[in-house]
Amino acid sequence: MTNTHLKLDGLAKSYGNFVAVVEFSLDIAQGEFIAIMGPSGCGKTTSLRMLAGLETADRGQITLAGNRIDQLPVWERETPMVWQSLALFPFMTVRENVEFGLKMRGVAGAERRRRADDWLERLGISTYADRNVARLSGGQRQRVALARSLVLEPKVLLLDEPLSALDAHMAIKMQGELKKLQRELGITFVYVTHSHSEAFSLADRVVIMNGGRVEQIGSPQDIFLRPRSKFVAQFVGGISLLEGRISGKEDGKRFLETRDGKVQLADSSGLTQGDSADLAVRADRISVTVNPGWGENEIACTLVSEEFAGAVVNLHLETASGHSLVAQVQQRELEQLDASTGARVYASWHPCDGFILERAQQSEAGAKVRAA
Ligand SMILES: Nc1ncnc2c1ncn2[C@@H]1O[C@H](COP(=O)(O)OP(=O)(O)OP(=O)(O)O)[C@@H](O)[C@H]1O
Repeated sequence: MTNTHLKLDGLAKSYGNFVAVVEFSLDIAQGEFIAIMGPSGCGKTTSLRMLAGLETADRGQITLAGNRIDQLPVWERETPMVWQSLALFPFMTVRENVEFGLKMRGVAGAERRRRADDWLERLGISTYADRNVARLSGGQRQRVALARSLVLEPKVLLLDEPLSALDAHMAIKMQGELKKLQRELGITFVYVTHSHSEAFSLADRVVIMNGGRVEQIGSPQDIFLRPRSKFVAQFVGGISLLEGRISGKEDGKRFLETRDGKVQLADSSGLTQGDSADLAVRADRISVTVNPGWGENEIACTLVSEEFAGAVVNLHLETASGHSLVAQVQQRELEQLDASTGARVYASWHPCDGFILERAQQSEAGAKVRAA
């Protein structure tokens, strides 16, 4: 990346013998929105806390606009953090909370008030300026927390699950507001979340972590359409996986020999005969029919269950060898399929819609480090 604004280079953190973050490297551009995701305990918050200066990295460097910041104390970093718990001062009014950081920086009273009021206005909470924060709703408190960070005009804003305490309706409303604000201000956001929809709808790039390691960094489309490893595919969901061995070439084509038959691969670059491999196919690329002979790659399955997900239905299938597949079909297609649970059906897909995943060497290495 040419215009790196914030650079994380090999950050690592252990607590005693426990390795929380193995190595975290990422170049972030000015104004970029980065979301960090991963299962509970994978090191997301620890990474964010190292950025904020709330945790000291054992190894690695952080630079902001070319200057090293990892040795600076929190208050000199210009990377404030908004927490899930918000950490507002309950005994202060809304305005006093927003003014607090400016006061700590020695900004004079009148200027403090002018800047705080400006942010209260921008975030639509001026009406509550004199109210105690304890008497606000979750969404209002969320805005106060944002105003309190933004009033400091940070170059980077770190957000740790900022919307998780809100109800679904308010969280979606705040998502839109956050994205708009971030675009308008051009601030770099680093955002930790458990929510797939938040990460995929807000971020320019998503970082998926597993066991203290970065598994994949990419645009939401990249991660969604081309998960690199089995872990990311399973974490993102909606993907069927088939294990097998790579065949020799037949008419220039390679196949994956699975326990349920042979399926053709569109791209087998880097693979040789006998390699074991995992094939991934997105659920929306799998067709289901009651008769065989419809697709190039076809596997006989049993229809295990139907899961209604709004306009689409996820069909859970099981192959003869016990592999689970999932196909996503439109409601109308399901009516035409006319198959009930327990029926024999055929799952098929075009070879171009299948892709081979990288074997999870990284996560295994992570597990060894953690076990050591
Ligand atoms: N101060 C600490 N002392 C010891 N272990 C810690 C400390 N802080 C975090 N850990 C451990 O480090 C690992 C990573 O924690 P972290 O909070 O970064 O995970 P996370 O991905 O943010 O999880 P969650 O999604 O549950 O918030 C966890 O196993 C956690 O128990």
